[in-house]
Amino acid sequence: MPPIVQAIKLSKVYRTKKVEYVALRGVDLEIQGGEFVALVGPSGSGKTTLLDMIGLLDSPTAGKVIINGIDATSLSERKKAELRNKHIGFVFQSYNLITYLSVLENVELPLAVAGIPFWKRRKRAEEVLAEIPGMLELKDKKPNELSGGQQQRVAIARALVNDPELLIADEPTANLDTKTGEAVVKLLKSLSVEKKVTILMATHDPDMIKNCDRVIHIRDGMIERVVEQ
Ligand SMILES: Nc1ncnc2c1ncn2[C@@H]1O[C@H](COP(=O)(O)OP(=O)(O)OP(=O)(O)O)[C@@H](O)[C@H]1O
Repeated sequence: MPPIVQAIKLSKVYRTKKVEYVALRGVDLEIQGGEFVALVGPSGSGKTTLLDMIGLLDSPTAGKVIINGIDATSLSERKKAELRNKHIGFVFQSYNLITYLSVLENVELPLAVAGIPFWKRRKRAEEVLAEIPGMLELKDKKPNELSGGQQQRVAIARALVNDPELLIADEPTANLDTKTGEAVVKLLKSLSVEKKVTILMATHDPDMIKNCDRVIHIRDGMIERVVEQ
């Protein structure tokens, strides 16, 4: 089995009219199936940039991203989107739920985009919500009727509905208080242990970091050290 993620000499330079900013400087990284990996580093060190490259949301300036053995670097945007939809789920700090859709409709959304028929996607969305304690009974609510922790759990359900091998999360507990944050940590940990979902997550949360298998420290766009735990 190839690693789920291989990043090879990944560099990213952001260019504006006047300035150039080197956000990643030749990052090499491999993530094996089932690993729970935390990416930590100071603000501006390149965590989000690295997640965007690995999640195929943006292209590197140099280097390669290989997902499940498929080199994404030279693929067309359409093929890249296909690879992303098939293999990767995303969870963001700000939940990014659609306010006028119900919880169930939000979770169904990636399946609707993938062209899955209505009855099938409804069933699958209910299945995923049922796996997260306390979520199925919220299925008809709108996001603004939920707490931050509940909204983040909806976002996690939405990220999982396509059954991705890789979950990419960018500071998923940053906007949550300690108690609701703990519930999200517990959920991600159980997805990793019980469902063997591979998780790559940027975080500053000590509770989250302590639950990971490997901690990658990044600074100035480079991997500074890696700690196995
Ligand atoms: N679109 C962009 N255009 C120009 N510069 C950018 C862009 N996106 C990020 N940067 C710069 O690249 C550097 C790395 O940003 P990045 O968001 O990856 O850091 P981060 O480690 O995720 O930070 P934080 O913890 O604050 O979220 C920062 O200095 C940032 O200002």
